[in-house]
Amino acid sequence: MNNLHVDSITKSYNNKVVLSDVFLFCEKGEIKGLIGRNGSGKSTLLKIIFGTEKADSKFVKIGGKVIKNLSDGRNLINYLPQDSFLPNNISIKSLIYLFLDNKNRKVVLENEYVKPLLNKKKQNLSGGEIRIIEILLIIHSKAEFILLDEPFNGVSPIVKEYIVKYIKKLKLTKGYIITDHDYENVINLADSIVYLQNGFLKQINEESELIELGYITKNYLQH
Ligand SMILES: Nc1ncnc2c1ncn2[C@@H]1O[C@H](COP(=O)(O)OP(=O)(O)OP(=O)(O)O)[C@@H](O)[C@H]1O
Repeated sequence: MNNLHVDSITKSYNNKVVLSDVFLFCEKGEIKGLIGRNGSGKSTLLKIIFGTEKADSKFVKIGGKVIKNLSDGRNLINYLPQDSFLPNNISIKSLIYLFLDNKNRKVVLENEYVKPLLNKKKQNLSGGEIRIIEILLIIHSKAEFILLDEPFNGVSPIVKEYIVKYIKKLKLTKGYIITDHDYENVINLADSIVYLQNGFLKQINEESELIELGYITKNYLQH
């Protein structure tokens, strides 16, 4: 299954159009950055692709398989939601056993950030600690296409750098769509960038286009 093909996505909430005939393509080994202002519809788009949000119309295909709902995409596509999905009252070690197969379990259990947290439960972890565990669980799931919704939220700079390197190292085996307001890290990570505005996706070729689109100011680019 070498590519994720997303087409004809439309979605309105209470007569307000959020997504209007959106097309998106991602190949295995590719990292696509999805950016846009608050409320532009990035999370809605990812949830529709994954299957947890209903669209007014949609076409999602992975390789030759059309994905009509969550269960069609099982083991093919996975989604890191903006809000934490880990349950309380279960140790991190048990969660790793629950979520991952043998091979991937081993890698995550041995991870330097995870190891000290194995016997803790979610309610005893910091926001950033929870986030890195969630990212690793999703990245190491069986899915071939990974949708990451604000993975860097609440994560300290050194861990962000670690995540960027980690995903780059693993990127050949999967395709990624990543959205985050830490756009510098998204740009650093992504092979190509798309910008969501007024329901439409636009391919970004130069960072300066983001000034014209009103996403950043000139000052921001001079940092
Ligand atoms: N369940 C819902 N009911 C009604 N409106 C919704 C619902 N979910 C999202 N919206 C609206 O749809 C628009 C897109 O929301 P979405 O969360 O997809 O944006 P986003 O680009 O991910 O925003 P942010 O960057 O702030 O996380 C917003 O105007 C939001 O208010």
